[in-house]
Amino acid sequence: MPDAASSENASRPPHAPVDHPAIARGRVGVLLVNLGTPDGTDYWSMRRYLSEFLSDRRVIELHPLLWQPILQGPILTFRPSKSGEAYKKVWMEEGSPLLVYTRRQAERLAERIGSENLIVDFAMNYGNPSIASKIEALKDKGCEKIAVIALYPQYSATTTASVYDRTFRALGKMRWQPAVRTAAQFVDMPDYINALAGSISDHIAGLDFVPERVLMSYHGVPKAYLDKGDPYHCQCHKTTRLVAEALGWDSGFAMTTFQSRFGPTEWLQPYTDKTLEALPGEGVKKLVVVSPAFISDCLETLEEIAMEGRDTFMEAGGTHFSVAPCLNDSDRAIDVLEALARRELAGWV
Ligand SMILES: C=CC1=C(C)c2cc3[nH]c(cc4nc(cc5[nH]c(cc1n2)c(C)c5CCC(=O)O)C(CCC(=O)O)=C4C)c(C)c3C=C
Ligand SMILES: [Fe+2]
Ligand SMILES: [Fe+2]
Repeated sequence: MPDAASSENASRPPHAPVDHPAIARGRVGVLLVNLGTPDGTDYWSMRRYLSEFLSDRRVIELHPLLWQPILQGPILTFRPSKSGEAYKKVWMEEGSPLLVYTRRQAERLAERIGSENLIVDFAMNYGNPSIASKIEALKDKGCEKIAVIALYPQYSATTTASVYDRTFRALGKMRWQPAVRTAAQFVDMPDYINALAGSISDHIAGLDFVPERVLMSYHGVPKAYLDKGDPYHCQCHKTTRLVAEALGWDSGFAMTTFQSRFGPTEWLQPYTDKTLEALPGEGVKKLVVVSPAFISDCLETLEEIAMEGRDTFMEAGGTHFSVAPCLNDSDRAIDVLEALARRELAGWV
């Protein structure tokens, strides 16, 4: 990520008196945005992050008068410590895995496509660095046009729409707004499907067992959101179908399940944890799990699937269990991001 000082592209217009503000202009920005993650695993960092995340009305649609007392009371009293313990198990030297991989993706994409006039950076929807701070920073560096790319292959109002809501909320506070493009989902972009298929196939080829099934486990959302029209469910099924077609798998070899249930209501089914518990009893003892809703490994893959999920499957009688890594900062990931960025930048650079 070039960190050119804004002054580099800033100058006083020719007509201007000496006290006229300098104006930075002529650049284009690409802002990669992922979900967000806590700054640390301690109680207050976790509480701040969970409070921001779970106060988002795209995520929890209950009216705030009903929801906030529950959130600020029991949930934010107990969940920060419990989730903090889970984060501690996966925390990397440089920080939370989601932040580390997203930062590396932005750095590597900048090496590929960045230039004096094309600046690549990243932000987080919840926590730091915020979308608003990065849009301001890009504008200060002279970006008059910014392509904002939510790093979710499948569209959901809870994720994709939330990123773009916050983008427009940030623009709403700016006197001189940059032009902004928001990227559509990339569920059926051949570059994404091929990258996913290639990485799964390489992972399986490197195993010392032959899996009897591949479980494609996606983060869930409440079933009510599907009923109200959220396309996420269909796009998850589409991902599984396209990967299975790309790899020539028999129908039924890849299964679609949904993980990370939150709260007492029904979420998208079948549930990943229940499936992991049931599969050995149905004769499936050798399993590979993939998480295609996540571009980067995070708590939900490294702890919930690779640790808790493994225990569930093995305790139920499984004999072989392996988790394919997310695309992270691999060459394949950067190929996908480059294709996405070029798609969104068409006509701008
Ligand atoms: C496809 C991506 C995601 C969807 C859809 C999604 C929906 C969703 N999530 C929650 C509640 C929580 N999710 C949490 C962590 C988390 N969620 C995603 C992605 C999606 N969420 C990621 C990448 C992560 C991990 C972030 C990281 O730092 O590694 C958490 C926090 C952890 C915990 O306390 O369990 C919560 C809470 C809801 C309610 C929801 C849809 C309504
Ligand atoms: Fe989530
Ligand atoms: Fe569907």
